[in-house]
Amino acid sequence: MTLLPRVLGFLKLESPSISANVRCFAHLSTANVLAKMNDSTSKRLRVLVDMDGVLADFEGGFLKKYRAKYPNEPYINLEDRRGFWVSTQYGQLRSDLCAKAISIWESKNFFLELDPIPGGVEAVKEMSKMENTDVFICTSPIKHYSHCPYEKYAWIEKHFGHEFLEQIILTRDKTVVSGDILIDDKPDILGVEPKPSWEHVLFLACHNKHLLPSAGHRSLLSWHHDWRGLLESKRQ
Ligand SMILES: Cc1cn([C@H]2C[C@H](O)[C@@H](COP(=O)(O)O)O2)c(=O)[nH]c1=O
Ligand SMILES: [Mg+2]
Repeated sequence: MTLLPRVLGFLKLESPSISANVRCFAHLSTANVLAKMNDSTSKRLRVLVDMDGVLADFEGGFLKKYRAKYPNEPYINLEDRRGFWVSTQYGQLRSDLCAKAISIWESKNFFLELDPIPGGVEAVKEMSKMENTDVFICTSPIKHYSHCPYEKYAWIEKHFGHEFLEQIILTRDKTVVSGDILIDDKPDILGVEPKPSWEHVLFLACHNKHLLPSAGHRSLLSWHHDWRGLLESKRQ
């Protein structure tokens, strides 16, 4: 508090526009004044990053465990995957395979043991250290909740560290979460909010790579492509 008059005086000398800005914040502490000024001079970006198919290799982990559990059953190679729902495509292959597929991700350790998607953990760590950037991992748990929600937390802790647990958003409806950008491999992200605040950037995956790019829909081909440019484009 004691520094506030000096900060105000300094800013008045330095810039009339800044000092006008500061007068609005006269009731705040010095630290709050500086934080608010920072907010008012540069755009803070909120990035939502999906987990399955974007940070954690759901499709690869599924196929490995499905083939180990059902070695004599037919399976779908990753190159032949079509459509977001693995269960739907396996059900089309043979109706009883839908339940067999579901049994894989309902099993203990399925989510925990997923391998990271190349470059994803490094990219998210880097973006979380960027100035004026808030990163959240926004992921939908399955309704069979015995293992999945716990294992999603444990996976984040294992790959990002304990402090990153603050950044997790578990929701079945991502449209109600506010953000500037959502990087997600699901082509249609629907929910109760018809106009979500975020721009959906489609992350390329085996199940969506055959889709034609829809008008105005941007995509990120991998974490080795220009995700930094994508973020910068949202600040302008
Ligand atoms: C392919 C597939 C996925 N699921 C589940 C698995 C995850 O919990 C969510 C997807 O989450 P995201 O945040 O959208 O990545 O869906 C499923 O239940 N059935 C499937 O076929
Ligand atoms: Mg996903």
